[in-house]
Parts: sequence; C-alpha cells; structure tokens
Amino acid sequence: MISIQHVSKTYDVPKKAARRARGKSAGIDTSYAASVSGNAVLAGAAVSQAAAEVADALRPAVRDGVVYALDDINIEIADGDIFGIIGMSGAGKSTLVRTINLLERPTSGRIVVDGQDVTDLAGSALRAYRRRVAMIFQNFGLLAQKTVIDNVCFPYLAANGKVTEANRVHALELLDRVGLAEKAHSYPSQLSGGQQQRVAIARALACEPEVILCDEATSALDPKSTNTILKLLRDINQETGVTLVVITHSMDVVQKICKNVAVLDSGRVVETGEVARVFAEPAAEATRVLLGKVDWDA
Ligand SMILES: Nc1ncnc2c1ncn2[C@@H]1O[C@H](COP(=O)(O)OP(=O)(O)OP(=O)(O)O)[C@@H](O)[C@H]1O
Repeated sequence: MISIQHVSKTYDVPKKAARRARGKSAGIDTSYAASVSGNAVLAGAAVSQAAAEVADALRPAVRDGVVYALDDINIEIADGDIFGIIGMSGAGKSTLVRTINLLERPTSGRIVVDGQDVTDLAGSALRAYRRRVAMIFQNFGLLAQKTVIDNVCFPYLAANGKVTEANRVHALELLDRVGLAEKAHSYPSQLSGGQQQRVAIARALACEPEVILCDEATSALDPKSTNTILKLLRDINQETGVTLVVITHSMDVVQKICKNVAVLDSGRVVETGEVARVFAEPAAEATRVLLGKVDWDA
C-alpha cells in the first residue's frame, strides 16, 4: 500500500508571475486551454467564458508567492492496483509521481509505503527504495549508445557496479517476456517507439519492483502500439501483482487498464474512486471537463 498523507509540494515563483497568476485568467493562453479541453470550437478567435474557466483550471494554485504544485494530497493505492492519475496540464500529475519515488521531496506531508515512512530516506536506503519503485516515461529514457540488453541490465550496474552472468540471463528472460529477445543486441534507434517502450518495461522489471510509475507511457505511441503496451502492462500486473500508477491525459487509457483513479485539479485531488463509477457519474467539474461532459453552451 502506498499512502500519500497530506503531501504538499511548493515552488517559489517570481513576484511578477505570482501577480499574473492571481489576475483573472491573465497570462493564460486560452486557445491552449481550448486544445487541452479538447473543444475545437473554443480555439477560434471568439474565446468564450467557458474557455476562461478552463484557463482558470489550468492555473496552478498560488498563495503567498509560492506555487502549490501539490496541495494537501491524500491518496491510498492498494497493492496490485492499477491506479490512474488524471488531470489537465499543470494539475500536478508529474510532480505527484516524482514525489512518490522521491525524485522530488514533499514540502510537507508523508509518503508511507507498506507501513514504512520513506519521506526522509537518504543514501543507501533511498537507493534501495528506488529499486522497489521503477518508472517508465513518455520518451522511453533508453540509453542510445547501449544495446537493448545492456539497457535492461543497467539497473543492476547502477545498483551493484557490475552485471553478472545471472543478471544477463534474467534480462534475456525479461526481453523474452516483452517479445523482444531477438532484439537483444540491437540499439534503441533500430526499434520502433512501441518496441522501445517494451524494452523500458523490461528494464523497469529488472529489479523486480513492487510499483511501476508510468508517466504518460503511451503518449508518444500510435493507437496500435498503445494497445500493445497497455495489454502488456495489464498482463504483467496480473502475473506479478506489481502495482501500476498510471499518469495520463488519455481517458481511453484509464478506461482500458485502470481500476481506480484520482482526478487532480490545481494540485488538489478533486475526485477519486473506481474508474467505472467516476466515469459514469463524475462529481467534480474538472472530471467532467476531462471527460468532455461539459455543456459549453449552457
Ligand atoms: N520546478 C518547478 N518550478 C516551478 N514550478 C513548477 C516546477 N515543476 C512544476 N511546477 C509547476 O507545478 C505545477 C504542476 O506541474 P506538473 O508538471 O506536475 O503538472 P502536470 O499535471 O504533470 O502537467 P502536464 O500534464 O502538462 O505534464 C505546474 O503549474 C508547474 O508549472
């Protein structure tokens, strides 16, 4: 169980930006707001009140000269869950996943994993924790100058300073699991985007993590590759019980693989629950906007 308890993350902002952020929709590109909301009509010259409201929603929470990228977040993610985190651009999704694996330290609040408070871990304990929480990214994050198998072995090198024969055998098994054993000695540039993401998944599995954080893992892929990756992640979740935390802009992705979801808006959780329930009866305005269920003419 990952328990995120009263977690806030703030960033200092220059005074000018803070003033602008406090002003009514000032400084926000409303056509961008329209594109995020998915409503093409709003992208025209006549920007409606609705677009201004979306622009408001895109604005991060700013108080006392600091941006609240995360603002008193409380979430519990059960072992083995596939948990979606959705929200408009700037809602705080990436900051939240980076806080879970402690790439970012929360300004306040606690991260508790399986009953252990990990918030202040440092040194070897932090490195050990990070091995329990792997991550895959939108742009795959493979090392271009290393072969596929060396990429999969990289976590062993990082953890132990060397790669053993047993490590290479395990890496090959993982490549076989993602259907890419025959590409072991290719370089990332010789693979398609979907194949590169499968290598990244094999690498994420190298240290047998308890959790995989997926930050927009399918955003750079076409629909067919997206489905392949989602199916692979879902199968791995079922086979190994690994918990998946899935950050995405795509409601389709959430609907396809997530069991539970949290909706972020301006650094706050505005809605959480089972995907079927949240999507059928969205309670928060931000959820309705994300689902395209807003009546722009009302
Ligand atoms: N290092 C930083 N310094 C200042 N502000 C930051 C920093 N990192 C993030 N922010 C702000 O925190 C807020 C949340 O950012 P974050 O990247 O987590 O949002 P997001 O929901 O992942 O957005 P996107 O979907 O566009 O990636 C944004 O307003 C962003 O500008």
